[in-house]
Amino acid sequence: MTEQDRKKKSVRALALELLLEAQKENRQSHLVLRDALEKRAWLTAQDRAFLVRLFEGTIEYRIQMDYILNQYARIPTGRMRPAIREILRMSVYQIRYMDSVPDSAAVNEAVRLASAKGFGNLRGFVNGILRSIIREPDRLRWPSEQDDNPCFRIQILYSMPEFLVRKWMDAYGPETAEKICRSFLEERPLTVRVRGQAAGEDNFQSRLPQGCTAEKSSLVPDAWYLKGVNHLASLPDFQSGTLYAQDVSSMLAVRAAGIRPGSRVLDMCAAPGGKSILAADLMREADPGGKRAGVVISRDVTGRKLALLRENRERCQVPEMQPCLWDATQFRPEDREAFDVVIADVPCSGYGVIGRKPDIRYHASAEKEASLAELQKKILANAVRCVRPGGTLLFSTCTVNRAENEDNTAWLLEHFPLVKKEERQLLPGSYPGDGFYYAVFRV
Ligand SMILES: C[S@@+](CC[C@H](N)C(=O)[O-])C[C@H]1O[C@@H](n2cnc3c(N)ncnc32)[C@H](O)[C@@H]1O
Repeated sequence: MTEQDRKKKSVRALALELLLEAQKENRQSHLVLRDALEKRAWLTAQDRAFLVRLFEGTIEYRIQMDYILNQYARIPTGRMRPAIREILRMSVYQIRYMDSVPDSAAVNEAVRLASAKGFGNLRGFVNGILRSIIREPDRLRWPSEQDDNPCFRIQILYSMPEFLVRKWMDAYGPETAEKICRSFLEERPLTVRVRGQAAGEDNFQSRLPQGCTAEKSSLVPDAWYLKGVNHLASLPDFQSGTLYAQDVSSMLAVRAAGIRPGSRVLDMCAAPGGKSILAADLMREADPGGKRAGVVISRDVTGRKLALLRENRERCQVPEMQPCLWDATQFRPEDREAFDVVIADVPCSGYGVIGRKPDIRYHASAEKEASLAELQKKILANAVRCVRPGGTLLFSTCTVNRAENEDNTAWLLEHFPLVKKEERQLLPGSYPGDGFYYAVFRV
């Protein structure tokens, strides 16, 4: 066994622990992974890449993995021991999607992991299922366009729960629903905004480590798509605040709010601060003489989020930004008509970012959506009251869900004297960015 094989062995064991941890209630997989990577800064770039791919891939493809396993195993995945089920899912993922892993290694490591977890008696079970998946591929029946309903086909091919596939089929038709689901599984670059003097550079790639590529976005000035960057926070340009990770959709939304030099901006749900920082940069850039300093009040509801806002304000050196702790569902009388622009980037179901946070798909439910829509209305009603007459309200979410997006806009127009200036639902798969919604209103 080579040194590299030995390392992959322990990385697989770590992946299994993280997969089990991510299934605990209230744990979000991207946070489980982030914490694990932070604690293990010593992992090599190669091991990090292997771990991230195996962990995220196993989560994204869970529905498809279970569909496959259930055609080969006598016990349905729903009734298996959690550790065995997870070992099988991650092994099928390696067999199907990781070309660098020989099938035999995937099987042997699965058997070893089962023993290590105290299930030595199930080694034959694990071995048998995985070997038949490899040796008898013809036993596997995929849903077909002729025989199966389109919703089921999309569910299995793109590993998406029925609830979401139906929602998008009803809203946009089967073709677009398929495009949305497919896009979440595609490899996506990391989108960053390049700030300050470096923003004008045409060859940003020359500032990146070897092996990384940078492509300029045609949608927004200063946006670049990066590939091969494993650890953004280690780049000097990140540490100096020159780079801020932000999707183009967020940049489009803030730019649509018509922020001008000297504006008073309120960002009600601001952490980690991407929209506040862009709002401040836009004011500053349009005022090269620095005569009309504006202000961005950046609020969020928890101490942890406030700390994030402060950290990003420091790193990016944004003096206009004033982070503070406040619950956006509570109205402060002194805020009445006090702002030129109010940004309500409200908490939402996050369906637009499933490509980055794969387990969002498994937490989707009608009850959660209804309670989010209620919370959003409370925040939006307060947001309207904070805008001065003639000022602007920007309402946005990172989701693709009418109840939280278009329906809330309709509700705002019904209950307040607003003029809608722009409304966009950006669909994943139809442009190079996350699923995102924004609406701009004149008050
Ligand atoms: C979509 S994120 C905001 C992203 C941010 N605008 C940006 O561009 O970096 C939504 C934020 O709303 C915050 N939030 C949730 N409930 C809130 C409330 N009642 N009051 C204020 N902020 C809240 C969450 O903590 C979260 O940071």
